[in-house]
Amino acid sequence: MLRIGLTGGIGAGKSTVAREFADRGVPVIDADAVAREVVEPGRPTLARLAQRFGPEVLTADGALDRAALARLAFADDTGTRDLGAIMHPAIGARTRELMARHADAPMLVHDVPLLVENGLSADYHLCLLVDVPAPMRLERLTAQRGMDSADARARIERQAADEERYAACDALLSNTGTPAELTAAFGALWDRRLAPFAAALAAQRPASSAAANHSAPSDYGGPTGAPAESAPAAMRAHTAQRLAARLERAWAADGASAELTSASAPGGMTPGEAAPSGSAPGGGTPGDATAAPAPDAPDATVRLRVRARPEQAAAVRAGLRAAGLFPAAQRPGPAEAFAPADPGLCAAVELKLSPDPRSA
Ligand SMILES: CC(C)(COP(=O)(O)OP(=O)(O)OC[C@H]1O[C@@H](n2cnc3c(N)ncnc32)[C@H](O)[C@@H]1O)[C@@H](O)C(=O)NCCC(=O)NCCS
Ligand SMILES: Nc1ncnc2c1ncn2[C@@H]1O[C@H](COP(=O)(O)OP(=O)(O)OP(=O)(O)O)[C@@H](O)[C@H]1O
Repeated sequence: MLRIGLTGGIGAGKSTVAREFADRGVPVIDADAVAREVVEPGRPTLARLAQRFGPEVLTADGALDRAALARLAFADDTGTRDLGAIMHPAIGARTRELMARHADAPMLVHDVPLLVENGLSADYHLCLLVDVPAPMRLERLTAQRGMDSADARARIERQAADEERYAACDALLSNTGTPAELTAAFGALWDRRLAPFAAALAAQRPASSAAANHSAPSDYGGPTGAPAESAPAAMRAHTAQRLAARLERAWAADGASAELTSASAPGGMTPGEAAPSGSAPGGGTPGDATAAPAPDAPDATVRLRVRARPEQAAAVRAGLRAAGLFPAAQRPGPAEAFAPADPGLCAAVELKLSPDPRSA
């Protein structure tokens, strides 16, 4: 199953995109709806909220007064943090139940406003961002939805910055135009990338030879407002990071023991990024943004180099597949090249099997 995380700042248009998925028969789990369900009258989570924020967050008939809670919880960082600490375990448990119900679906969408804030990016094969600059979102929320301006501002302030969302997401749909334009952009993304990715994952194979073909994701339009020339290099570095995080998450779930010794992308990893230690097998130098080749360099391959003990090989390969990466070409010897099933991503993973991971 292709797991897609759908996110965006408040008022970006996630619901509109979620409807496009639903219209194509894709099950959508809406985190906001789950958050409502777990605080229905009588639920323990509701009692915890009243204990922390006071009886004023309850209406006379014992239901949650959502506006009152929003006022208190979004007033400062501590309130927002405590709200999350109370809500998220219950939301997580209910979400896992709903996901299990759709275990046989070829694709599943999780609409999560706080995907980036809660560090969930590596849980999905692909994260899709609906992108609208904050001032335009504020305008839409207040003018069209009638939301209180102070409330909208407070939530925007508590949410991730646009740059953090660009780094965490694999594909981006800009919603600064008309709803019809958003629908058209979604249709193109579906045809070119989402449907082929799901089909490839179901068939347990890379999507196409183009996947291993050094092509840069063309729908990463570049962050709004970022210098156009820096977008490809930054995008590739972030791609390396995201693939690495997915692999590590998949291995952790599998109990496999592998060492990601290096991640590299032409354009370099930007300083402060969690590039694993070790030598770069080609392209940029981990941790060194100055070693960037031309940003429009045609070789946009991202390489992750992995070491594992032979007895762990099967589990490590299973983790690779779970993260959406498949053998692209069998080479003689211990190394295998892997390609992502997502034709919009570019990666080669070198898997080295060695008796002692530290000496390989
Ligand atoms: C505070 C509550 C009761 C206000 O309810 P209200 O009906 O006004 O808003 P609703 O739930 O429809 O959320 C609308 C939007 O607010 C934003 N938002 C909600 N919670 C948060 C939060 N903790 N931090 C930042 N933004 C948030 C999101 O963009 C969301 O899409 C509600 O938002 C809530 O229970 N929030 C905590 C649960 C949560 O984390 N939800 C997000 C799911 S990941
Ligand atoms: N392209 C657009 N042009 C104009 N208005 C739009 C566009 N897309 C969405 N809107 C409006 O902006 C508001 C927010 O959209 P929507 O509810 O889809 O966002 P959301 O990301 O799901 O919001 P939330 O974060 O609150 O869940 C709505 O009033 C919607 O009608």
